[in-house]
Amino acid sequence: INMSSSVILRVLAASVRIADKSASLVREIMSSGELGIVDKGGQKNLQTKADTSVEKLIRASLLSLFPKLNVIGEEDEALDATADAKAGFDDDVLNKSSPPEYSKLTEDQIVVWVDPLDGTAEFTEGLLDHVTILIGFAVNGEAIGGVINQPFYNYQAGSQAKLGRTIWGLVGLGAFGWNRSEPPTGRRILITTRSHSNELVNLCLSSMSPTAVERQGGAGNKALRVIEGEADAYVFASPGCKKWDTCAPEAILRAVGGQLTDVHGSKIRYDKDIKFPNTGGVIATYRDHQTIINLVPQKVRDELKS
Ligand SMILES: Nc1ncnc2c1ncn2[C@@H]1O[C@H](COP(=O)(O)O)[C@@H](O)[C@H]1OP(=O)(O)O
Ligand SMILES: [Mg+2]
Ligand SMILES: [Mg+2]
Ligand SMILES: [Mg+2]
Repeated sequence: INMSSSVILRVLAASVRIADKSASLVREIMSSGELGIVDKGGQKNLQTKADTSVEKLIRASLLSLFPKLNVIGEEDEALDATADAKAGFDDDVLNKSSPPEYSKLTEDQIVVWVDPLDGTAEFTEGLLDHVTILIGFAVNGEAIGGVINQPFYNYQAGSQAKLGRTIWGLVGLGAFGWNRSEPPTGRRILITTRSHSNELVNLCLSSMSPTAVERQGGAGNKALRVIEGEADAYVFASPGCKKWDTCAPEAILRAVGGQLTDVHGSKIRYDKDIKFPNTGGVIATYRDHQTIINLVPQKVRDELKS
């Protein structure tokens, strides 16, 4: 390991490898056929063996290397000393140089928001490309870096295709592992939830004169659809997403010049003591963010306070 790399780059390099190991674990659990589905209560709020075991793996691995990090995970799993913590560091990350504004960060200044499996409902239904593993880094309440691992990327592309991929990014440095096709002008494809819809979610979408509405699972997946140009905005007028759903996606969007905010266009905060739900909803774009924000109807603005 290159000890001359900044702490944030070493945390990021470790997280890329930890997410890779997590992805293998998710694929193993899927092939075992024993998902161990538990209903946590509420609207399509499920947990599987993959959610809990990946969170344990990520937490143990990160804390064994960086004991002073603040790690907050969706499944709130206790630290498991038996979890295998030796993941190593990704060289592509270590070979970059840190943006100067982050080069002196210390472990204790970094809050790590972990969604061990995003798109769990779709995972249980076999919509495997909607599933991601999200590791996001926040400093001073801002999402600055993250990893999105898509464990089943290419699962329908034939047996010779490499399964899974990793997208990582840091504000000021850029994001890596993605491919954009530029959408035609005049198109407005909105992408939104398929498992957590309600009247307000639909009212917001229909007020925006979309050319099409796509419904897919996962916050990580939908942010990737926007970054890659398959959709023009991710719009979710609901408090259902939590900080671990949006931290890594927001950081990667910001790293490529995009934005992820609440429906008012206000910044989402990721401080370690903040309440988990994104009560102001979520809107993400690659460009022309304000155009979409301006289309949010008053009823949505009134019902979703920041
Ligand atoms: N009402 C909700 N209850 C629980 N989780 C939600 C809810 N709405 C959104 N989420 C979380 O945000 C993600 C994005 O929402 P959606 O897929 O509906 O667009 C979901 O995959 C889920 O994350 P997770 O699967 O990690 O529990
Ligand atoms: Mg969940
Ligand atoms: Mg999630
Ligand atoms: Mg999750």
